[in-house]
Amino acid sequence: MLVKLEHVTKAYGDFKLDCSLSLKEGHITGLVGQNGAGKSTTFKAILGLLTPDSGSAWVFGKDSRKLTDEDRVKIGTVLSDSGFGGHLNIREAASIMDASYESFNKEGFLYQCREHNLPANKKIKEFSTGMKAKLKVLLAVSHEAALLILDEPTAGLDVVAREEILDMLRGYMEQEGRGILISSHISSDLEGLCDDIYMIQGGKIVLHEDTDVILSNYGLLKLEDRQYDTLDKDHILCVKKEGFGYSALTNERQYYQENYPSLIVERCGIDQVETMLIGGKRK
Ligand SMILES: Nc1ncnc2c1ncn2[C@@H]1O[C@H](COP(=O)(O)OP(=O)(O)OP(=O)(O)O)[C@@H](O)[C@H]1O
Repeated sequence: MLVKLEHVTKAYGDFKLDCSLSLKEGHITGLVGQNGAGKSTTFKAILGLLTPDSGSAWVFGKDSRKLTDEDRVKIGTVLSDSGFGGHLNIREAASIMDASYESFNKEGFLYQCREHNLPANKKIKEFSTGMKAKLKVLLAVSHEAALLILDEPTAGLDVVAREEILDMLRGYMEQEGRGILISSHISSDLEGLCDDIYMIQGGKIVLHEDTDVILSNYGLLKLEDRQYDTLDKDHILCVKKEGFGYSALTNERQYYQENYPSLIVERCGIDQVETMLIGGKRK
């Protein structure tokens, strides 16, 4: 197991994180949640950047607060406030990385920067949002890390830049034993990338599911009042009142398609599941 959190709690005023999750070798695991749901706080707990009030956080099988410099070298991160000082250019940043990480592949890194159209001699502060985001990911993957912790690496990017970053991450996973924990607001990024997804709301994990299972088994039922009244609700996860009647989220789409052929049963993705879990009433 690359990462394991067991009821890690942290209170900030009214907000309380209580998070359990794990990331296996060979997996890309996504963390989805609205603004303020607790994604960055979770990542900080994993990286030992905050002291939990209770619970335990393990990275590479060790207490995350006891990670050595050697362990930390094996973690690549993209955090919202991370990055090099803007006065540097890529060539200077590469020299710093070279001096800091024995496993840093300077030539490979500079080659990747050229491939992704990042100018070597321009100051990083003059880069566009997309260029900065690409650089952060290239830096995170540049030192042979076994684990990537990526907080919103595609935030603010257009579709082409996002796809470029997702491709970098797929390339990173070609080597065995690696793993990525990634957060994003853009559910389509996670759908096409992650093996499994955790949804966090108000500091709590409200769903953990394999991405394939969400896409193949989950569904959204559109029900008039009388259809809702007579529906078998055993496989309904949550319900939302609508103008036309009810929307209901199920993790057994086929059951309702087969047993209620007259019902409207739509496939759903992570976005719809999240919207229902946040706005709907739990069964
Ligand atoms: N150092 C801190 N001091 C006080 N409150 C904090 C601190 N860090 C986070 N919080 C609070 O904890 C809650 C969760 O914040 P967090 O940054 O983890 O959310 P997030 O899911 O990453 O949100 P976003 O998508 O907006 O980045 C918020 O209410 C935030 O105000």
